[in-house]
Amino acid sequence: MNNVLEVRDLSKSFKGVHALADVQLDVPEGSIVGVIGPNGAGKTTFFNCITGALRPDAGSVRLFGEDATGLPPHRIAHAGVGRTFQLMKPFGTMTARENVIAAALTKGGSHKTAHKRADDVIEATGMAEWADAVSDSLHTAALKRLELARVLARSPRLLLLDEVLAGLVPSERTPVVELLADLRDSEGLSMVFIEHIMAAVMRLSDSVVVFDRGRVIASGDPEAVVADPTVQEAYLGTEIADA
Ligand SMILES: Nc1ncnc2c1ncn2[C@@H]1O[C@H](COP(=O)(O)OP(=O)(O)OP(=O)(O)O)[C@@H](O)[C@H]1O
Repeated sequence: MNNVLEVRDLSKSFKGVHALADVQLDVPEGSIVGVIGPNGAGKTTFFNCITGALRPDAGSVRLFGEDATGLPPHRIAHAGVGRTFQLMKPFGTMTARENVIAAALTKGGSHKTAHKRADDVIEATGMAEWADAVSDSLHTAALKRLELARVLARSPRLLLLDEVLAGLVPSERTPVVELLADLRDSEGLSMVFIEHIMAAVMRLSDSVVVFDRGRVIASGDPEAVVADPTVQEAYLGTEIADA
């Protein structure tokens, strides 16, 4: 199986703080990798170095078989990487549908194609009921779906998801988790997702990688990783109680 993402020896420091140190990661095509770790472990910095928001100090990032180290964000997006943010910023005065269409248009192609893609994504993400509501009027669970829909509208090959479940109550999480599983199973979409909700990590992940103080302290089979005493000590002992 081809890897859509290969990270080698990735490092990034901020004024002496090693936010990332010699990080390695392979993401096989069509797989979901869960990223866990305590606050400040380097997870967001890791995403930022992949998406071009930050330039790594050392190491390499290969996307879809090509070197992508240090490329600017628009080149990474154009290559087929979609990213959601914890802080969602749709155009507030536009409807959800208009936001999705605007995202689809950035992909290029005709208006007709963009509208069709937006319709498909709205359907797939379960937004149809409120797609014509003004985005400013939407509650958190709807905004999360809209954020996902805007990213999917650009037809990415690799999705980077930053705590898409944060702020959702358990009954709102399940449909999002199942939607992500379906995107992998039916469209073969590859994903890396940062998540604190362990039930979702275990449901979705083909493999899990654990960050602690900028380093990967464990990775591989989800069951084996959560049973690892090092992981229990660094992270899970406290987090499972919160999940
Ligand atoms: N722009 C920045 N300038 C200075 N320090 C930074 C910057 N971004 C991150 N850091 C530091 O790098 C370390 C890793 O932060 P990062 O945000 O990547 O962790 P995280 O695992 O995503 O945490 P969280 O779960 O809280 O989002 C932290 O010590 C953080 O304070």
